[in-house]
Amino acid sequence: MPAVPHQSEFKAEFKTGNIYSFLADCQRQTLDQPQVVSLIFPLPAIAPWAVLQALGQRHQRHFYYDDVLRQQSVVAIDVAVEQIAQGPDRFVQAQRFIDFWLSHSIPSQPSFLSKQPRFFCSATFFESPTANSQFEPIHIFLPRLQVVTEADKSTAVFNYFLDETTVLEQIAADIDRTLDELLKLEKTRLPADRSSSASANYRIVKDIDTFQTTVQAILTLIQQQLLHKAVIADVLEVVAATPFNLPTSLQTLRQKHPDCCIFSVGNGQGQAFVGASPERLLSIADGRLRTDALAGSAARSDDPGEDALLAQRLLQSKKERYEHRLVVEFITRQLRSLGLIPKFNAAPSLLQLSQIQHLHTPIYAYLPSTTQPLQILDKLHPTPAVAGVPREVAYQLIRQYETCDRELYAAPLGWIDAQGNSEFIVGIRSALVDGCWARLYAGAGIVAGSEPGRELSEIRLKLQTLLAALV
Ligand SMILES: C=C(O[C@@H]1C=C(C(=O)O)C=C[C@H]1O)C(=O)O
Repeated sequence: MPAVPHQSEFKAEFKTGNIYSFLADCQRQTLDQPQVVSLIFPLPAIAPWAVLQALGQRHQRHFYYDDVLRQQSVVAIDVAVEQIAQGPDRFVQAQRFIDFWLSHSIPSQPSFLSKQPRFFCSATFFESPTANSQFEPIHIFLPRLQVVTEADKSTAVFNYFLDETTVLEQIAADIDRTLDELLKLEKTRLPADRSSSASANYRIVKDIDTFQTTVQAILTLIQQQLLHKAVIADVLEVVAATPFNLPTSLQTLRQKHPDCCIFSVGNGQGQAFVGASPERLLSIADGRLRTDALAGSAARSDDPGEDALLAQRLLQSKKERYEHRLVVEFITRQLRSLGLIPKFNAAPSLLQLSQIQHLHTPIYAYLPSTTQPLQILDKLHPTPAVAGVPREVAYQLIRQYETCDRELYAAPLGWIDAQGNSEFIVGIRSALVDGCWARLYAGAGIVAGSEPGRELSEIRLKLQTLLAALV
């Protein structure tokens, strides 16, 4: 069993060389079976972007997930064990990976259960890669370092692959160095308000061009009753004068979108997928599931009267309500197919974000212990909030009309722990960032009654909001 030091004893424990002797004990347990060992250290609260700033490296994977409202963040850096999969059973393969490593991990102390290692997972919108994909159809990993921050405290978890050949001195030195860095961070905070990360001096290298024509083409197909809904996206590409500073962008996104989940997924090759998503695909805590139907949008106004009018119109709009209902119907049907009993309100409520508002229906269900998070994700992704109805027709149209590969846009990203607790959001309001270059994505649901000009305004609004946080 690991000797997990309490915070007051932290440094003393660490210096006594307990880590090395604990690792040596673990190595003896590995026998002929490779194992993963996790070491857990309580720390003073550290801002997640500061961890990424200090310890993140371009050539290492990272995963950043900052749930601002709940005051819960997690940063994962580098890989202990990982799996890549593709095809129709990609989620099943990812679940097998989790099951395998859970049965090959040396347990930590029960009092730290809730802070145990998490598996981090990102999937692309489509199940197969294209020629230029920068991200794998599914990537799941147990990180070498995970730092969870909740309210006023942080916890560092180190995970290592261990077999009889592992050099323990290297691991002990790695932990020593990393903890030193983490302890320094508590004092070195980034400036509270930095409104831009890259130079505000940027140029647009690809603007939205064919969007209105595409919407018109989709509307014709809807009139011909070939489909009910398709969500079509377009992109804006910019080149800034200086490289984007990811930690600063994440901090700015947090300030501007306190009601969203701020995320970044680094592929270990220099590209990162970042954003501020309002859409929770799956949240499982203590056997209870919550998922969000989020579809139907209106702008917001600085004028309170005008803002209330926009909200009222959104709530009463037949077209927006229909667009939303398709999502609720899909999600509840999929949950029922898993034997779950979804609970939700008959009428949607409003989710009001800083620049945009949406129709919103939170959907709840109790989960039997046999239902696994990735099984649910497999059933839910993609919902008609980001794809369409029927799904196959929407897929065809997305492939035919969208000008860029979606990659991680509109796809699930999140984490799962050993108890089956899990958080996944849909990667919308997002951008692919690579040095000075960024591609920003935004989409809108097209149904009967959609107007090309209004849909264009909606995606422009989404893109502008994101751009303002990035540059
Ligand atoms: C597809 C996006 O957002 C989705 C589309 C919405 C709509 O069309 O009303 C609203 C919320 C999201 O489900 C996006 O922001 O890119």
